[in-house]
Amino acid sequence: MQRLSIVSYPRIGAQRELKRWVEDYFNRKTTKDDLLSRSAELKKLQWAFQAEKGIDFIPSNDFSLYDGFLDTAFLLNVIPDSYRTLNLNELDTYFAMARGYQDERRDVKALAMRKWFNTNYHYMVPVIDDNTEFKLNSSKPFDEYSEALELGIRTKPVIIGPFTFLKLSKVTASNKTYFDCGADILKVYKQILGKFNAMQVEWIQIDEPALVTDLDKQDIEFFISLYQELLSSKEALKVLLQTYFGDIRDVYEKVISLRIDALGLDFIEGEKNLELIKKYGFPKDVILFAGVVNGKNIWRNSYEKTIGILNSLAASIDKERIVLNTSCSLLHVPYTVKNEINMDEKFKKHFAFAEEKLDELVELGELFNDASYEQNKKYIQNVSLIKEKAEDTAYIDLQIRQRIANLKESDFSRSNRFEERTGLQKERLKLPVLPTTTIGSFPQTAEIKEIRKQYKNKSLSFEQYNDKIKEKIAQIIRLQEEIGLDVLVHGEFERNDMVEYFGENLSGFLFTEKAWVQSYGTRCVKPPIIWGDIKRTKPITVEYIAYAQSLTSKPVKGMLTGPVTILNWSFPREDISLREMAFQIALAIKEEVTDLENRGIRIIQIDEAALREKLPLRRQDWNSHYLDWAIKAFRLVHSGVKHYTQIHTHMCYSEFEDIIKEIDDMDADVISFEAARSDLSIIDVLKRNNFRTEVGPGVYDIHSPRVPSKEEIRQAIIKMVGKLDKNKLWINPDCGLKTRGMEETVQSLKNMVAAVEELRNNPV
Ligand SMILES: CN1c2c(nc(N)[nH]c2=O)NC[C@@H]1CNc1ccc(C(=O)N[C@@H](CCC(=O)N[C@@H](CCC(=O)N[C@@H](CCC(=O)O)C(=O)O)C(=O)O)C(=O)O)cc1
Ligand SMILES: N[C@@H](CCS)C(=O)O
Ligand SMILES: [Zn+2]
Repeated sequence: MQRLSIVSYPRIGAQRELKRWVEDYFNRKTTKDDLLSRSAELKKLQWAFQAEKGIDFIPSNDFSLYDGFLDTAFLLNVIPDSYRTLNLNELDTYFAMARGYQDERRDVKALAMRKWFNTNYHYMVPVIDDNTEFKLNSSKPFDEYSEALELGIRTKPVIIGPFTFLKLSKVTASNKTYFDCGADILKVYKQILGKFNAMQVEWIQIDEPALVTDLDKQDIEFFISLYQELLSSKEALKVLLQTYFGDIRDVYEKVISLRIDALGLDFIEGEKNLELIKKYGFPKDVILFAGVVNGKNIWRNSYEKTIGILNSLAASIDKERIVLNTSCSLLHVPYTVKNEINMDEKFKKHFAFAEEKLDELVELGELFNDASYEQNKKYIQNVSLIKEKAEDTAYIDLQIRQRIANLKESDFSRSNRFEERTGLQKERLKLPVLPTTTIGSFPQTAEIKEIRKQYKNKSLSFEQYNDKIKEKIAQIIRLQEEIGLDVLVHGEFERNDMVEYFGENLSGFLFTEKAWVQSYGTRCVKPPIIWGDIKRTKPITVEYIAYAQSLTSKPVKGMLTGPVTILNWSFPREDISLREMAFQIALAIKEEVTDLENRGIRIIQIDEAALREKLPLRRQDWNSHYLDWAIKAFRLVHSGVKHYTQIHTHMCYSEFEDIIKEIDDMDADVISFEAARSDLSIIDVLKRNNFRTEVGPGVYDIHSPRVPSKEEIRQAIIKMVGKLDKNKLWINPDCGLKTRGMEETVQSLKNMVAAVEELRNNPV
């Protein structure tokens, strides 16, 4: 029988149980013991489920109360003194690193958060400083192995590898780069392997996704020296080196010469992996974990295609040395299609979430071993299902496709140059220097969620629901005026999530009820599914924003999500190009922009929070595979506005330096960036690159409940003013305020406005 594996399993719980338990712990509604014992039950349930399905290599230590990368930092004792000296218990120290910590005496910020490669998952960035002492600091991976063993399940513990850990951490230690940490970190990894060996663990999976990125000679040498050393002392424990999110073209030849027992390769996103095996061969004594079931998208696997790949692999590798695997962790897909009780079967049958992907692995294992698989009923049914979707013309909109085909260069440009527009906009808006604003959303309080829930379950009519949302808008406009902000927002109360909401209101999308995916910590999203061609059938936000503007003489920013972000945070189709989908969405959002402008909205923000996210991991693909159409899609949305309408955009959680010129080329008038958690390092990037667009680098972090003081914000602004033209600076938080409580939000914004007022009156 073909052996089956998965890289990692989702952990938030099919009903997001873990989210609620952890949040209850944050809110002191539950104890540490309760949290840990409930989590232990969830883990057991999931291991048992995978075992029942017939998975041979079941992962452990893929569970996390907040983030797996943070767990690794904790495991390796990479805990900065600022958290250690809080003298909290282990769990609270861990959560302090994730969320910051504040009490009457102490005030520590959270670690920075970054996008996990090209996904909408975010990891906490460990800091390696002068005081870091690498040592084994936690028993979590060993405990989890033992917990599963109690059920009679011998799992495959998963840990992030030393190369990826160091490459993704921030090294602030003086005169050190990540290369200098190799020897110290290796000692701990050797200990980990030794301990697993002593526990008679058969397999360990070491994740090294950083191998799929561009690596230079030094990186490669460093990686090889790490692994030669680590594997030199290896005993009976078998090592699976797992890669995902791409191919390992820079190191393949060297990797296959290492003393590994198995290599995990991604055959979904790793476009060159098959070619590499053909060209350089595959060692006879190594097992291939072939990532053939997509861990990122939710469409049913095409068995025809997959068996094709497996057969090509079997030409170079003995079948029994091929283990069928997912392409990456299943963290990036929801739990099960079964929970979509209201979705029509005609759609549902085309989807495979995590649970269904386990079934696909089982079926593929059977077919790969069946010499006459083409006559196998499972194969025939699958081929016909895939064909049915491919041939379904009901969701093709020829008019939209024609509009895209007819686009001209001039459709991507505003008629006035940036320099011509900016003065006219300033004259019209009459804003003070260092204008204050927010990014759009205000707290999604229990009350708001309750209103939406009642509307969903029909205890409120649309009119009643609409009145309540408008009441909230009126309250938030009054509140912003009281606080003294200069540019107001309507608060986004009508939105469950910025992308899901637009998905629900555009034709061509399907949305789900329970298809949650973890985005960071306890926060989850429900990505809509792009099923057919996309268009706007009715105005979406216009009434709410026009209503907000009618209540105040201050400008209200119209608030939209941009085409690249809607696309990147959805599950895309696989039958048309990303470019085509982005342009379809762009045309829809463009109509919304036009309507807002016609209703007198003077500033329109088009969020592109996820623009950097899907930038290809290989630099050579940046333009041809992505930027060439992504920047154009954004420009298409706003190219038709009058010169006096000010266009804003917003981006969060990413490194922007390498695409800063392309961001300027989006031709927005103003952009707000996430900046506070990364110590405003964006400012230097903007300065170095002579950034033209006006900017609002976030002056405080909104992902943590801590309230920034007026002085802290004043210092952040002073830092900004010292390096950038103050006439081009905006003052705002890092991102939307939807995750925050009302009280902390009001206090933080008051501090922000007070800091600006002080600087306006007493410039430094
Ligand atoms: C800016 N970010 C976003 C990303 N991706 C997106 N798609 N959207 C984003 O805004 N990626 C990067 C960041 C990530 N940031 C966040 C921030 C906050 C959240 C978050 O708070 N998520 C909520 C879910 C929000 C939501 O849809 N709420 C619904 C209610 C849903 C619900 O709880 N339903 C219940 C049933 C109803 C009930 O009984 O109460 C259920 O299904 O159990 C709403 O407001 O109506 C979260 O809970 O995690 C995410 C990403
Ligand atoms: N306008 C959105 C952007 C989030 S990235 C918000 O404020 O929530
Ligand atoms: Zn944001």
